[in-house]
Amino acid sequence: MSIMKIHGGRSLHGEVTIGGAKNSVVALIPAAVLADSPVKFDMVPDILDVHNLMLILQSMNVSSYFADGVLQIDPTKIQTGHLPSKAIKKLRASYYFMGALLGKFHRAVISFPGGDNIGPRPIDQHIRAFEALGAHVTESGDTVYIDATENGLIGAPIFFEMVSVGATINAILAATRARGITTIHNVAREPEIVDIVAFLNEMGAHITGAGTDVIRIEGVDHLEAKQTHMVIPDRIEAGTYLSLAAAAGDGILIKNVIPQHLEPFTQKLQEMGVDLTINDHDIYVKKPHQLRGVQIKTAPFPAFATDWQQPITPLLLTAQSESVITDTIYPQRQKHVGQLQKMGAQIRVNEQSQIVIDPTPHLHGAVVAAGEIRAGAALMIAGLMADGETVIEETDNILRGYDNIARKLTDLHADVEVLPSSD
Ligand SMILES: CC(=O)N[C@H]1[C@@H](OP(=O)(O)OP(=O)(O)OC[C@H]2O[C@@H](n3ccc(=O)[nH]c3=O)[C@H](O)[C@@H]2O)O[C@H](CO)[C@@H](O)[C@@H]1O
Ligand SMILES: C=C(OP(=O)(O)O)C(=O)O
Repeated sequence: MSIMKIHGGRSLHGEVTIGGAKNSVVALIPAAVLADSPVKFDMVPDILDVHNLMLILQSMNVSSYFADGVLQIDPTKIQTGHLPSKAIKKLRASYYFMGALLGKFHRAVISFPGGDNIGPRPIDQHIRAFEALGAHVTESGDTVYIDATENGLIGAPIFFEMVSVGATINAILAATRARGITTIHNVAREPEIVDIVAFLNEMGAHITGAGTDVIRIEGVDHLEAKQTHMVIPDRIEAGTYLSLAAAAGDGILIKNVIPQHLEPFTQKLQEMGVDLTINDHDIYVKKPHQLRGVQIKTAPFPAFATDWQQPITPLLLTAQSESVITDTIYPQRQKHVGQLQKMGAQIRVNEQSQIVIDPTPHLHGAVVAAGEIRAGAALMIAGLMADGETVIEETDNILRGYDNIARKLTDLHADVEVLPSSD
């Protein structure tokens, strides 16, 4: 695992350009195997999740080439076989090959995915969707066997018991090539879902309702990419830089954002007293003065994302009154708390599993570990604010989802270096 070294306390300024959304691209890549033609994506972030998905593609005889943000995938010679469980375990989104391979071949055999360790992450709703479409699903050890080879996939109504990003996308991937009409109820409305549906429709799929809570899909038997699909900007990366800019910046311009996707986040910053200039595609963050603590509750889009709760935490430490975070999606997502305490942060978990953040005028450098991607983002911002050196171990978790992180921070005049892992 790589490590990140930060010499904190510098005043950061300049501009940063946000990359394509991790949570879009990690679904777009598996979705590409549904195509009967080569596929091209632009604005693809250079993150470990993308490289691991490319390894999984290779194991299926699907060639891919990634340079300068453009990813080309040729699934026309795809062969199914045993997918490499080491790469599958390195990320969450490998589960999208379940829906994609089921859609394409009516059969998928795949081990349980990895991804961030942020509390229980069952996939019962995904399986429920595959079964509704006529697949037979069995589990043996660490492997899931999904089979609809006898009768094929048949469009059907699907009712989710809870709102799940992954289950929504997996159901869409499978139903896109099912026979007949599928309606999926109580779906997630995240912008990344709208992006994946846009990509599938560009290739000839018939999907409506993305961004609402009911999606309707008329299955098609051929998908062909006729244009390059541009990935949407990463709203979680943007939130991370917004927090960093307000916590340690002296005037930072954040470029390539969709402000509507960021509203729950920017509204919280404004409630704290951060002065933002929000334009059509960029946001300027002024160095703030007196900030107020706020109450934050995470919930599915369009509410405040769980993936933002850790990145905003270092900024909350700079407020002059207490803040409280309630994560309704992952109530145990607290890996950053103990690590921030090592840096002198006044932060704790109360009896209701809420995270309570008290005013902390100074942080000091320490050796800490990024237990998961967004905990890593919180530690990175804290390290930039702190006096002295911070060493973040397990930095691969940050590299899973933060595009060109060392270069982007250095361009903002931070003293940061990422030392690659020896394995
Ligand atoms: C690759 C990707 O896009 N990851 C995102 C996705 O993860 P992911 O798609 O895994 O998260 P879900 O939206 O599925 O999870 C939401 C909640 O539903 C529960 N659940 C989910 C599925 C299921 O079958 N059964 C079940 O109980 C989960 O435990 C969780 O409490 O959405 C999360 C919630 O916004 C984000 O934190 C992740 O960054
Ligand atoms: C939880 C996250 O990612 P994943 O679902 O890929 O583990 C995240 O991006 O914050």
